[in-house]
Amino acid sequence: MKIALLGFGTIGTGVYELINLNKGRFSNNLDEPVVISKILDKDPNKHVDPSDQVCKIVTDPALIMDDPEIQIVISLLGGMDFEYKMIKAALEHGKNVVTASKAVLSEYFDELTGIAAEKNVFLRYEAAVGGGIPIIGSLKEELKINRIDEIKGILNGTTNYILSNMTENGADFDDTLKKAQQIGFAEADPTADIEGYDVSRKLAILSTLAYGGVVRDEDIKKRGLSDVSAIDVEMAGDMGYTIKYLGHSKLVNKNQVYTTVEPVLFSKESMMSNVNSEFNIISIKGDIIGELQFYGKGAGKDATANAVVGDALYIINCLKEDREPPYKKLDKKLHKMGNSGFSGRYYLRVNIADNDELAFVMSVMDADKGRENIVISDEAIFYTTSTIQADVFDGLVDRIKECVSDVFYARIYE
Ligand SMILES: NC(=O)C1=CN([C@@H]2O[C@H](COP(=O)(O)OP(=O)(O)OC[C@H]3O[C@@H](n4cnc5c(N)ncnc54)[C@H](OP(=O)(O)O)[C@@H]3O)[C@@H](O)[C@H]2O)C=CC1
Ligand SMILES: N[C@@H](CC=O)C(=O)O
Repeated sequence: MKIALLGFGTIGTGVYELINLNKGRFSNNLDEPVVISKILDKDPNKHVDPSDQVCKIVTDPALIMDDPEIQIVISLLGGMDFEYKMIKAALEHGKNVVTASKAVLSEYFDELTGIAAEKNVFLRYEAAVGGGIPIIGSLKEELKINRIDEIKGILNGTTNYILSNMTENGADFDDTLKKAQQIGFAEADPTADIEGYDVSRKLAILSTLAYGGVVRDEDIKKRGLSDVSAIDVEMAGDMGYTIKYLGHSKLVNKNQVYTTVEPVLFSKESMMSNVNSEFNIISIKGDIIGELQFYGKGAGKDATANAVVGDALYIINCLKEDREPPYKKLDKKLHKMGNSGFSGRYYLRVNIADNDELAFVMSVMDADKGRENIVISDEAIFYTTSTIQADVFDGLVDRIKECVSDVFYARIYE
């Protein structure tokens, strides 16, 4: 069985190593060995294992698409446009595809699953959400008799690694982001991680599968994490909370989907607060099973490669047994309601330069008559609000930001 890899970066290398080191294990109950015969990368001089006499690095995708011996294409390129073109081309050439690209899947879910169905080939994407956590297979197979109406989770390893290090070691945001990039947790452009696109794309894929209709990244209300500072981590800690970055969606009245991606304060004792470093947690609520939680490494070479290779082996076994690719139409019409279905008390920090700014912030926050706590220091004003609907509070903060830019706020999860 010949496989081609597109992209020989962090995860591509992990997949190559995993398949090469485990040749015997993968081939035991297969009639032929599993080999990676071609790898597409920009750099033709990248090295494969010197003992590997089969695998070639190529820079021309046609050498993979037009090779009739290649039955599975594993796409691990990152980015959007080129990877979309490659996945589409591979499916159109009748190849089975495995990808970890939440960016491409969340944007082109219906088109790509449609082409896979038309060509009767497999399109698998377990690694696209939660790295090594087997959440996609669970949603598609194990939980299918449930009606799922809520998904929430810590879905990004990079930001969780940053927040954990800020909380536990007093680390600096930018330094820790650089470390996450060096380790290989972050996207090639880490804006996707810290501004919420990565979480939103993952939440879109999970919500699509769980609620039975397409939810896209652009349907999801998101706020980034880049405004968080050491003082916020400290203040949250003093109040008994830990800051986490949450993706949350819920289905109400059968077809209304509420979504949010935002920093949230969890009580220090909660399960969410104790998910640290690159680990992710995903909680699913089904009408039969109740709440289920999935926990594991959400980013990194080995965990992600494990999920990718698992998908490839699934396809290999199906091909061997002549099993058809399953195809479920996800065509329910869902109404995307933004974040108005979420509410709570908020922690708010606004840095102020002078008394005019202080007076302005106080005048805007006067709208919150029941606010609980205000602390004013030389540089900043800190609020704990009363319970407010998420979109209403966003509006108040937008007004504050017309005048003052250094602002951070997070919903207190109760
Ligand atoms: N890292 C992680 O923990 C996880 C990653 N993923 C997903 O897996 C995918 C791969 O991620 P990762 O391995 O970290 O990314 P990397 O950036 O480490 O690897 C991507 C590789 O593809 C190459 N590449 C990009 N564009 C082209 C092109 N046009 N032609 C040829 N080669 C190209 C890159 O080359 P160059 O470096 O020269 O640009 C690089 O070698 C992404 O979709 C990511 O979102 C999913 C789960 C976890
Ligand atoms: N950049 C992503 C990688 C895995 O999806 C993350 O940090 O979670």
